[in-house]
Amino acid sequence: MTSEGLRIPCLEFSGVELGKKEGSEEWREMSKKVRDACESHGCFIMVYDDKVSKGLRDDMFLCMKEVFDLPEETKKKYISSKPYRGYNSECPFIPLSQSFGIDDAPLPQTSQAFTNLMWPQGNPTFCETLNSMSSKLLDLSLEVLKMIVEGYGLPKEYSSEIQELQSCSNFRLMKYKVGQNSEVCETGLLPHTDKSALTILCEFQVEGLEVLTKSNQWVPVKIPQEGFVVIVGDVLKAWSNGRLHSATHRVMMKEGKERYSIALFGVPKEETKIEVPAELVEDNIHPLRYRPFTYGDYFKYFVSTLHHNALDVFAGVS
Ligand SMILES: O=C(O)CCC(=O)C(=O)O
Ligand SMILES: [Fe+2]
Repeated sequence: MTSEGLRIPCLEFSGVELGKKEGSEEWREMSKKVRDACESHGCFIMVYDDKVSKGLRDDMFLCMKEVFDLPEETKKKYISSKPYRGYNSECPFIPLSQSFGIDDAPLPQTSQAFTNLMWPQGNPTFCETLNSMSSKLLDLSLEVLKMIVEGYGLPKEYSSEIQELQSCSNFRLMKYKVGQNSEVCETGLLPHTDKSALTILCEFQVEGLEVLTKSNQWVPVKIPQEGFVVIVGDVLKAWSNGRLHSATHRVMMKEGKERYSIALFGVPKEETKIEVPAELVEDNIHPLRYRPFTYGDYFKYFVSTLHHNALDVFAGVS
């Protein structure tokens, strides 16, 4: 593979003012680059400093430290019957990882309920920061979805259809502790693909995310201070008839320092049907790869099998 294939594409969005310029030449050009990156690598670095201010980002990471520093019994109060939600820690397979998975944090009442549980006496700064950061990340990933529709030259109607694939969200706050033996590289998170449509993620100062290229090489992802990484998940892979690549990724702790990251997973409602648009099926070059399925059924299948190739086994058309 060429070194070009190993480099994660980096797209400079600053100044593009996506919302206002939708449909402009500049926006259409960027849409092509987004599509190309999502097809070739299943992810890209998005530099977009005027959408999420440095102040908000710094506040978010300060807030994260505050919440992870709470006593274990307080954090454990955040429980959920849904996998990957609630407070997760001490998992035998990923002992360094702790996370809070918050559904629909862009809704003010959800951010408020989580904050009240952690700080019954109130913590308005935390609540506002959580709500504002999650809303901005959701907006950003919805903009990327619109660009994907444009990148494929699909009719406008698909812009609203594709947004259905992210009508819910899971905002995850993650901390990775330093292992017993901080000199060796330890696994923070095992290799996986995301079960989202898109994931948008940033980290605080310490690196660790790695992506598996199509030629089977692990490449460290350098997320700039003012940037994000956008990762294609299984939902978008299925919807696009397998043209968009859902990149396998993992976290390796190499720096011997604790790491904080945040991610917004855009997901469909359980009952949403994921179906390949007819325009993305072409008899010889792109025959239909996935049957229609509902998100809830797929997610249940994944959780019950944890199959590394769950999407193809569950919905693949052979
Ligand atoms: O912390 C990271 O950088 C990656 C997290 C991740 O891949 C996930 O939670 O699905
Ligand atoms: Fe992930």
